[in-house]
Amino acid sequence: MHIEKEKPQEGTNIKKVVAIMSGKGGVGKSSVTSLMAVSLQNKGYKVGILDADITGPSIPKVFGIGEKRAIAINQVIQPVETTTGIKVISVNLMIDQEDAPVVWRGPLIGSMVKQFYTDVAWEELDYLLIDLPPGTGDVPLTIMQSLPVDGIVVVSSPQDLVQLIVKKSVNMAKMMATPIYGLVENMSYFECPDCNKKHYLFGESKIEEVAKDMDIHVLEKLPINQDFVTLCDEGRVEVFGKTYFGLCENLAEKLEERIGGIE
Ligand SMILES: Nc1ncnc2c1ncn2[C@@H]1O[C@H](COP(=O)(O)OP(=O)(O)OP(=O)(O)O)[C@@H](O)[C@H]1O
Repeated sequence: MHIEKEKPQEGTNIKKVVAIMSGKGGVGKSSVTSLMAVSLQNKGYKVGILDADITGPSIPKVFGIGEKRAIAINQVIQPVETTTGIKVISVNLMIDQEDAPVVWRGPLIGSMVKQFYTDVAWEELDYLLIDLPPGTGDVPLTIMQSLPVDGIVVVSSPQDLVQLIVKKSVNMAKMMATPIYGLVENMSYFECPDCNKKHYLFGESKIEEVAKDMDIHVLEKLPINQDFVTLCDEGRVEVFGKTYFGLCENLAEKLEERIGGIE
């Protein structure tokens, strides 16, 4: 079945659309999306984040922009910019109260997410990162069918069960014939600040095995990091990007390598 892909606003030029997916909630998908955005922005790219995790939107919070509002001018929604100029759109930037629950059914959420692509003044972007809702349900499916997603990054954490769930995400992407740029294993290990030894708290990672089995790349293994939690909680993920410059540079380089750099 061929579904026509949605088109962005006139005057908008998005070079790569990357969807970030996870088979289940709580693996740090939104945190990894933010870190990817910060890392690419640090490298000088123009980056936007479309927060499609409508019922659990956390992107505005980690950037400390939860109080700001996205306004519409002539029916075109203006994204909110973070301190370093990352453009963000999220349902949390549009509802009256940040903590109000969004109790909509799938089709309504799907059409809202489409509008986040078609009705937003994204203008010039090198990378638009879409933070998908967790799982392989209705909304991720709608997005992958109707938006021109160039490829997918799958985020997982090291537990056994997650490996099974990763396979679901990967299989869904394959069914949609959407390329998979690779897997990011989040909270992969803890590096002791005193002895620099890596401790695998959830057991030795099986990600290489899973990736090989599914014929996909391991993009990166990210550590458990206390500063990351604290700065995300404080809405200062961009400060993490500056403090852990090396980690972010590494992540950006791997993304560039897999997604393709932007001229
Ligand atoms: N590498 C990390 N080190 C330490 N804590 C982390 C790391 N990644 C994420 N976290 C923490 O884990 C929690 C869940 O992260 P996050 O909200 O990004 O998950 P998610 O997978 O997007 O969840 P959701 O199910 O809402 O989509 C947050 O408190 C976050 O700060």
